[in-house]
Amino acid sequence: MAQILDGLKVSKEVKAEIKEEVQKILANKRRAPHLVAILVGNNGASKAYVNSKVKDCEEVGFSSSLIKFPSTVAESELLEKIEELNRSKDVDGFIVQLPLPKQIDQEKIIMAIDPRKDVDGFHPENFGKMALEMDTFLPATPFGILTLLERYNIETKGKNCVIIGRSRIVGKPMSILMGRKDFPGNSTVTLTHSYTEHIEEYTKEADIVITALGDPYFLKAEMIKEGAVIIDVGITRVDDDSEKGYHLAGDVDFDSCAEKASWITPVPGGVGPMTRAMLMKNTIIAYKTSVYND
Ligand SMILES: Nc1nc(=O)c2c([nH]1)NC[C@@H]1CN(c3ccc(C(=O)N[C@@H](CCC(=O)O)C(=O)O)cc3)C=[N+]21
Repeated sequence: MAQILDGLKVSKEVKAEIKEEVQKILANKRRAPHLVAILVGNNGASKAYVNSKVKDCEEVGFSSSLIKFPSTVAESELLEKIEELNRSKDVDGFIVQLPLPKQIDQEKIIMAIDPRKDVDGFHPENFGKMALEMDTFLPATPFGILTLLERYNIETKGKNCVIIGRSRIVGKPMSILMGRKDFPGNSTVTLTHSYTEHIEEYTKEADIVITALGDPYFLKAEMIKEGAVIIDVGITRVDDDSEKGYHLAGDVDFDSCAEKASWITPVPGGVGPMTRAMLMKNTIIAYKTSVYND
């Protein structure tokens, strides 16, 4: 029976450490770190995530601002706001919640963010630095997974790590990070995706499987090796008759996989809360390295 990689618990530890740092900052009569989130449109899940980021900021003692635009916003208006935040001396970091409406070129928006304030770690400059193992903001979800592996002391060196999904915010950066030269890296990485044939032939050989697909219950016990470490990044809202009207489903068939794995992340309470905690971590890193705070 697998042990749980408890993202909720570790996220609370990470946030408590950040809160302590903020208290020291305030004791030195400096302003608190400030995170800004931009939300475009009315998507239920996006609203929920952004609201939880504001809540996390309160919890660790950051200032936060939420800037909302209608889904019809012009790209130019969004770019103007980004320029303003880039210049603002009291904003340490900001994020533009994805996905964006179709009329907006996502790459153009990400490129406009000052890399020093890009606490999502999505800007190509930061992605490149990450790939070259230079100091930079790591994207929050991969950073959260690394932190979980680190805090539970999961051996990654020399292990076969299979990643499912090659998105720019999870699969692709994760594939780079698991192969890097320090802990928790040094894995032999296989990046699988929608064109991978016979995916189970890869997952069956994996010591570590990281799924980032958004396909509920995709990974079944028959597809994994005895003793594997299973990291479930998928969080899909599945409609049901409950009061909320939906429940959250991971990419992993948890009940069957938990009998075979050595370690496994739950959904909810696994990678999701870690993602949120690492955004706070990146924000305090931005604050500390900010040219305005030296
Ligand atoms: N610019 C940008 N940055 C992001 O980091 C970003 C984004 N856009 N767009 C959407 C994805 C998704 N994402 C999640 C964060 C936390 C949970 C989370 O806390 N999940 C809880 C459950 C929350 C619930 O009840 O819905 C859990 O897994 O326990 C999930 C998903 C960040 N994203």
